[in-house]
Amino acid sequence: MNMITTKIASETEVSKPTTDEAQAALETLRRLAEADPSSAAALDLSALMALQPRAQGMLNRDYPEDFTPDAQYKATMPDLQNGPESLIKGAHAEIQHVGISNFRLPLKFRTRDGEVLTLETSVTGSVSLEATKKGINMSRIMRSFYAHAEDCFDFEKIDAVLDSYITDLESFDARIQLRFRYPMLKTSLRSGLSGYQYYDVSFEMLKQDGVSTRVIHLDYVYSSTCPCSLELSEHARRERAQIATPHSQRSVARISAALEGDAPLWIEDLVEMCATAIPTETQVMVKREDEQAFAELNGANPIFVEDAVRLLCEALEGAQAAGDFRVIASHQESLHSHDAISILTRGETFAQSSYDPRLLESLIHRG
Ligand SMILES: Nc1nc2c(ncn2[C@@H]2O[C@H](COP(=O)(O)OP(=O)(O)OP(=O)(O)O)[C@@H](O)[C@H]2O)c(=O)[nH]1
Repeated sequence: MNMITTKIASETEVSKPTTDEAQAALETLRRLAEADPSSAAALDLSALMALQPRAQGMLNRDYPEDFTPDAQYKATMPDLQNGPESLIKGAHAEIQHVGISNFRLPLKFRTRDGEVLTLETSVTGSVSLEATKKGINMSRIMRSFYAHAEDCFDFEKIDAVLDSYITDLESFDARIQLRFRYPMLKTSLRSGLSGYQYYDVSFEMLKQDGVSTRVIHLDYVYSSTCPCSLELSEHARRERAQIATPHSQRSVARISAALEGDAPLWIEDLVEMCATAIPTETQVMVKREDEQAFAELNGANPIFVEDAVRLLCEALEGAQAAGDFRVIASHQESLHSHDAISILTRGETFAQSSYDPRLLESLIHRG
């Protein structure tokens, strides 16, 4: 065995071909491929391919299962995102947010009752980037997050992940938004049945210039009976014995509340706050007695879109844990072919003169 290896090695040394000879051999192969493609295809070129993967037209097309990059190989790999400032395209401007949007994984959340729920969560994580740096080490946004992924998620945990971002990505500011659907068991109005209501919730935390902002976003879905239409229907009944029904619609309020102080604001607290302000939440389990109750509940609580944001504003002003807030309501009209909307904000956090053109569309919930 050794003898053969030695012989091959010495022959290789002795008969080391010149570049011209190699070129001629390639030309021979090329001519064979043109003249007799099946004979060319029958040749085992794998050794040649492995030796010369970079030769034009001779790239290895088989996935190299056994290839493992070692440290020396990795050191040769291009690392553009950490390249010099001269590689920057466009303005050498600071970037406020650069990162990954919508990576999903199951995360644990603790309910107000202490139960732990594991929920599919969509994560958006970003950091700021200095004007002189080409790019971030993008994969660290996920890798740093995964280092915490087994723990229960609350704002304290998000704070810890943000610290990891700032350290691991050598950045100044960082932001995380977690989006998930939070289930709560709801009892029907009169039949005593119950079923799960799912709430679109988002926890958002930003660390900027050393200041932390924590925000909970919640979409609350309810029925809005038009007060004007209700009175017009009653008028038709009273004046002309004419049956008429007021229009009502599936409506959505998006509550965004910045947390203040150390008092906790549970998702359950926010939902209860909404239900107290606007009791006509859409129902999960409905028998006839529930449906009748819902009609009565709507009759007792007709609201315009202006009423909706003001009722929720009143509730949020009374919440100790909530600081700045924004309430957006969208009444997806059954009278009109368009929606009635309103936006009410308190404080600097949500003060805006311009809104995303698609913001209001995002308030439309599928059934
Ligand atoms: N910065 C940046 N990276 C991107 C983008 N799109 C894809 N990537 C890729 O994200 C990959 C992972 O980036 P890194 O975190 O720097 O990977 P790495 O250098 O192996 O990781 P470290 O060992 O942490 O340095 C790179 O291959 C990038 O090309 C982008 O728009 N910006």
